[in-house]
Amino acid sequence: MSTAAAEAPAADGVAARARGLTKAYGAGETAVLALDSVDVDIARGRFTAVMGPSGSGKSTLMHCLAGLDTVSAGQVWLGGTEITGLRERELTRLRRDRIGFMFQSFNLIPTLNAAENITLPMDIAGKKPDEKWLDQVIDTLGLRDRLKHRPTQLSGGQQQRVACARALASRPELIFADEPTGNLDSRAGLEVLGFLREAVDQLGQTVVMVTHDPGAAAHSDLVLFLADGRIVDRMEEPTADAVLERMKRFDVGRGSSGPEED
Ligand SMILES: Nc1ncnc2c1ncn2[C@@H]1O[C@H](COP(=O)(O)OP(=O)(O)OP(=O)(O)O)[C@@H](O)[C@H]1O
Repeated sequence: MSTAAAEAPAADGVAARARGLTKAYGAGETAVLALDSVDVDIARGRFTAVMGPSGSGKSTLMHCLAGLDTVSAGQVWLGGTEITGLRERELTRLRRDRIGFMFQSFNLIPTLNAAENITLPMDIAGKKPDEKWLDQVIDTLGLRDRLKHRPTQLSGGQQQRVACARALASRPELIFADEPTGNLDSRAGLEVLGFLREAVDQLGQTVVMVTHDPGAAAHSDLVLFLADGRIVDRMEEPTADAVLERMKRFDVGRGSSGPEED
């Protein structure tokens, strides 16, 4: 624990924080500035969506906040711990203990059944699941009667629910979801969004979700809009229509934060 050394340690209500977060890929003339000095606080116990045009830096932001990618400049905290500057070993442990991931490809192991997939990260870490919590997660996600099924015996929506349960199983401080509804039909997508919402409302989790879908973003409490590697706007209590309207302004501005109207 070295919070004393951190300049802006995350406050209690902040699950993740970035200051001056900059990420450049490549060097010289071909360098791409994926994130340009981003300051952001991810509020604990809330559902935050990240939107923006393709290439605006959404995935890079998520990867840097989760310690999956190194930063070029700036600082990132997870809870009270500054992760920029941590060694890979410490980072790996921190990610394992504090973060749950949901990616578009569910990354389920085909030879394991649903129950085994759900507890796999904890089994690898040699940690015993909190059975009461696990039961609550499984029931909340409606997976009780699917636990013995292998991924191929489950629908896309059920597979995504297993991925969701796996992300929740260790009761992580923070869940990062990258396009979690991207591969699903609209009904299954809605289910997953409902479960993420419940994870926040009923289980007290913190969720950060990257999405292209205004309807998906409408399930969040707050939308952060990225353009050209910067957070250019935010919307509390979003509706699908309001998000769609805001996204249209990016199309008009093509790769910028949109026309300067006001
Ligand atoms: N490994 C990499 N090497 C080089 N450039 C990269 C790399 N990863 C991302 N980029 C560039 O960084 C910028 C931001 O990429 P990022 O994937 O974060 O955007 P995004 O908003 O998530 O895009 P999309 O919506 O298309 O998934 C893009 O210009 C991309 O080409």
